[in-house]
Amino acid sequence: MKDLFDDLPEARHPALDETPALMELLARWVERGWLRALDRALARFLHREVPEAPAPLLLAAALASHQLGRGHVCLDLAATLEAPDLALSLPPEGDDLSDPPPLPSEVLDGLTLDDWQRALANPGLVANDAPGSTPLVHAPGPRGPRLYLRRYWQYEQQIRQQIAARLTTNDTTTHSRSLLQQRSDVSAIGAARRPEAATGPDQDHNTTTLATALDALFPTSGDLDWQKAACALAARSPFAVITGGPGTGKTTTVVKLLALLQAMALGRPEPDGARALRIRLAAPTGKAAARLNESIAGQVKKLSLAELAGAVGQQGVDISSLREAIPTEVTTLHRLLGSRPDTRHFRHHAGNPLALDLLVIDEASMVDIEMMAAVLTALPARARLVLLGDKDQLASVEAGAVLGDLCQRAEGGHYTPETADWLEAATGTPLPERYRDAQGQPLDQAIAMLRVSHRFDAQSGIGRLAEAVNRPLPDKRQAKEKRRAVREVFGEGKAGYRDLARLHLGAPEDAGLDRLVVEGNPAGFPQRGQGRHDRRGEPVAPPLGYRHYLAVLRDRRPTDTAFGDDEARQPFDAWARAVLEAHGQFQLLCALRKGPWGIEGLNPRIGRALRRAGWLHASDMELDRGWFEGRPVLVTRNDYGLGLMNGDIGITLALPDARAPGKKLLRVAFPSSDGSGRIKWVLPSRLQAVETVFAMTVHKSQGSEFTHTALLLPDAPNPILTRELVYTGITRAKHWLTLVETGRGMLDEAVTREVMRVSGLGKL
Ligand SMILES: Nc1ncnc2c1ncn2[C@@H]1O[C@H](COP(=O)(O)OP(=O)(O)OP(=O)(O)O)[C@@H](O)[C@H]1O
Repeated sequence: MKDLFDDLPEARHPALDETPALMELLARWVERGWLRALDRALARFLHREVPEAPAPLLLAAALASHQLGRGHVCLDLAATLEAPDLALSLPPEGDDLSDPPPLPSEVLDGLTLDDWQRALANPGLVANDAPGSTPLVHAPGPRGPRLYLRRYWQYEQQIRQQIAARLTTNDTTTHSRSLLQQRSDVSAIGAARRPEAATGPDQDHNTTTLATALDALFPTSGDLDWQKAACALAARSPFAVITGGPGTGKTTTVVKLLALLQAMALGRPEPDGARALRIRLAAPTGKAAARLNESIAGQVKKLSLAELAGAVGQQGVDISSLREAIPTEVTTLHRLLGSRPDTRHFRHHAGNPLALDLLVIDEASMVDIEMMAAVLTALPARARLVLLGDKDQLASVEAGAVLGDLCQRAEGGHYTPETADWLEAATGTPLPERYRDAQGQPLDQAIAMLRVSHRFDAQSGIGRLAEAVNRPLPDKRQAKEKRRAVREVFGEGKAGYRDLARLHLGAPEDAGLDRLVVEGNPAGFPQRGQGRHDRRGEPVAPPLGYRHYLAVLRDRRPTDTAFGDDEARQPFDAWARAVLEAHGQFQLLCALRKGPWGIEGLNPRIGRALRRAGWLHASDMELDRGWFEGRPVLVTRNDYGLGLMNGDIGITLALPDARAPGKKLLRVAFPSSDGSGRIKWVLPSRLQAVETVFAMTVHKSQGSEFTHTALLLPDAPNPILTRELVYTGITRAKHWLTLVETGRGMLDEAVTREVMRVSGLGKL
């Protein structure tokens, strides 16, 4: 029987052969929310442009467009044929509505990769990996052919070209052998300064000065110091990436890099002439920019520059001019490029490049492919670019995980013998064999990974958990072992790690959730979170919940004074600063937006818990949709008119109404983004895109840190629940982490699922 049917030609789904059938299918997918209306619109547009375009081409276009909404810059054709149902946004627990449309696996069943590629051979609509004006581009990838929407193929090309051009122009690739010799001569006489530096050829001078300057910045130890190596590599190449987990010293390293490059620029001998580099620092969101602003300003102040200033140039450089030449102000990428309302084009582009010599971008994992292409095209050809970030964090919600793609090989180093020799010469320490690779790619030579966390020590459960969750899983057979390693972090030692708590909630009404969000559930931590000290021996206050900021709001409210002109605002500004600072002590994070365990269900639920505890005074309607004092809000879209950026957090406060004594006015207090400590007071009605943020999605939390972070996992499997999401959530915690579980096995499920990203940036 079976053999008989095997001989029959397979029946292809009509949507593969008839465009009307395909259009009907796409309409049904859109109706169910499996496909976006935008994706179907593209297929219809292409059909109108070229009516004879075959149905598999139109289907591929709709699927390629759909991938953009899920973070992938293109459609991997072979992978789609292998697992077709991953190409759509199918509901994770199945579609329980009646009469479901055919699944992609049913539709693509009769299609081979060759068939699909043949259908794409349509010069009116698809170009073969080449510039042109077709809306689609068919290009080879490491695992097989891909289909791009042209705009995204172009972004990828721009990024590749700009980075590749910088990778071919290393300042100091040669001369490492002579420098190695010099290094041993110098250490023999114990001198920090090399007299031959100013007299040798330019390259020798640069490399020798670099080595001396590096010694001045990094106290020597016997072992390889990855921060020193990262600083050296980034000084060597016009394009560099410094990646590392939380607290591994990315900011510390980049501050030293800026000092080093600036000192070398200021100490440059005639006839080049000394000129300070024009340096700009930027981050993808206002929140991330503000955080870097704060930490960089502190680090620049602490930097000891005397030895460095003496190490460069024959005369050395003036310390205060050097310190002044290290910038501390961090801007957002949108501001840097000059965004204009109602257009995706920026003021700065290839025809009007940025006026700078060095650009540093922090939290680069959050930069999507479109923004990265815009930055690179606006960068002058001679300007350096340094990307900082954690390659393992969730990527941007938009398409393209540029940092993750560039850092695919960072773990292994893959430094060529030439780079290894040069690094040894520059840092004075040999590179261990396991990081060397004679086949290393040019991109590998520009990437450094920091590997030691200075925030978390061996006693830190947060650090251990982050590490266990983040461990790559190249082979699914090791999944069991990985799950056990993650669970062990919670079980280790009788009392467990002192900074970790685990909370199980049976239902959203569970009183355990009230205890967590109001008080921070200190009883969930060993010794109720008492008596802890950080790495420097400073006491760590026990974990808090939202009651803390609401208590500051109530207790420190200015009295006997009206809110008026600038001077009269100062007590209110101080109050708002204290409330905002207190608010950063605790944050509940969750994976989802919808459902009882998503932000939409949790925000009103938490509002009611705080009201029950007497900390909020708001009606049900206000909690659900309105404004009330104490409401924390998250800005979800840049608003240039108000000077607010996506990711900014403000708190709603009630101010005395100067015109009507006894009455109150609601205003939302935001910290100003210029680091001045001033407060922006905004009328609630002017805020067009904000949401309550008692619960925040992990995606939105990137670039932020909270003293106590509670990470809530949903109660059912969901494709969004991945290792990257859990890792990103965990690493938002500075001192305390509560893991909230609402179903069984979700942590196990999450840590063994990885985000799949498809792009062509991995190899350069
Ligand atoms: N080599 C080091 N020795 C001792 N402490 C260090 C070292 N490097 C960094 N630190 C300290 O560790 C902390 C974290 O450093 P830093 O802020 O540079 O890390 P980061 O990787 O930028 O962190 P984040 O993940 O917050 O962006 C800081 O307090 C810093 O002073």
